[in-house]
Amino acid sequence: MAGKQALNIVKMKKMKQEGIPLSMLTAYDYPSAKIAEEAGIDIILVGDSLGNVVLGYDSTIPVTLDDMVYHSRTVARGAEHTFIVADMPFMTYHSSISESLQGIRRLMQEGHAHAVKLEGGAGIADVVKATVQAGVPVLGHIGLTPQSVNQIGGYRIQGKDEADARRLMADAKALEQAGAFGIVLELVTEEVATAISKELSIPTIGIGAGRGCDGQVLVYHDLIQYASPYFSKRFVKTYADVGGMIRSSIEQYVSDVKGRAFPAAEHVFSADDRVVESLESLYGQAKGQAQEQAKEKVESQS
Ligand SMILES: Nc1nc(=O)c2c([nH]1)NC[C@@H]1CN(c3ccc(C(=O)N[C@@H](CCC(=O)O)C(=O)O)cc3)CN21
Ligand SMILES: CC(C)C(=O)C(=O)O
Ligand SMILES: [Mg+2]
Repeated sequence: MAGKQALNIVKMKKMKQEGIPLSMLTAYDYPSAKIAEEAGIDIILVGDSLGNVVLGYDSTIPVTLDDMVYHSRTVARGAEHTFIVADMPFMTYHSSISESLQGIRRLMQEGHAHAVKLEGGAGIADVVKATVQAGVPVLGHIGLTPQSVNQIGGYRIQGKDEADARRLMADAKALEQAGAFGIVLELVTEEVATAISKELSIPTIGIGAGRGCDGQVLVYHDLIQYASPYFSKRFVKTYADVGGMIRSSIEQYVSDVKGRAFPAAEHVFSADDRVVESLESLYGQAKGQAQEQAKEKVESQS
C-alpha cells in the first residue's frame, strides 16, 4: 500500500509553507471513499463520527476499536491512492502506552490506515511521542474533543477567553513537540485558530475554526445532507441534498411498485415463442399430475 498515495506528511508540511490549503473529508465505507478520491480530496479521515452518522449513536463514545478497524479497511479498498487517517476511539489510548500501541497497530495493519488521530493536548504527549517513535504518523486533535463531551458539558466553542486561548496554544505546541504531523482544531474561535496556525510549523486542519487554518475538514454526511443531524450547523457548508434525493427516489420506487409501473417492458426478459409453448404444456402436465395426486391422497384417507 505505502507509496501509492498522492500525498504524504512531508508534502503536507511543504503545502503549508507554500500556502496551499489541505482538503480533508471523512469517509466510512467503500463508496464514500471511492467518490471522495475521485473528487480529489487530499486526505480521508475515517472519523469516529461514524458513530453518529452511520451507526446511529448520539455521541462518539460507544464506538469501538473493532468498529474503526472494520470501517477503515472498507475505506482503504475504495481509496487506494489517498492518504487515510483513522481515529483512535474513546479510551483506547489512555490505559498504557503498550495497549495504545496495540490498538494503533491494528488500525495500521488491519485497517490499512496511513496515520492515526488522537484527541487531546499536553496530557497525551507521551502516547503521541511513542506512536511517532514506532513509525506511525500522528494527527493531533484539540479544541472541542467529542470523546470528552461529558467532561466539557456539551459541544461548545473553545478558545473564547484568555485562559482557554493560552491552554489551546500550549496544547498545540506540546503536540508539535511530541512529533504530530498536523493538528485538527475543532470548534475553536477564528482568532485563536489563526494564531495557532501561524505559531506552528505543522499544518492545522480546522472544522468550525475559521479561515486562518492550513486546511479544512468536514463530515461527509454533513456536506451532502445525508441523514445527518449536524448538516445545518453554522460551521458546515452543505453542497447538495443527497438525503432528499435518496428519499424522493425511494418514494418514486414505492409508488411505481404499488401502481405496477415497475417493472415495465424494458426491465423484463422474454423467452422465445417455442420455449413458451413447451413450458406451457409442461406446466399443464405438471399441474394435471399434481391434481391427480391430491385427489388420490384424499380418496385413500377417506
Ligand atoms: N455529523 C457530525 N458532524 C460533526 O461535525 C461531528 C459529528 N458528527 N460527531 C462528532 C463531532 C461532534 N461535533 C459537533 C456537535 C455539535 C456541535 C454544535 O452543537 N455546535 C453548535 C455551536 C455550539 C456553541 O455555540 O457553543 C452550532 O450551532 O454549530 C458542533 C460540533 C462535531 N463532530
Ligand atoms: C470531525 C472530525 C475532525 C472527526 O474527528 C470525526 O469525524 O470523527
Ligand atoms: Mg473524531
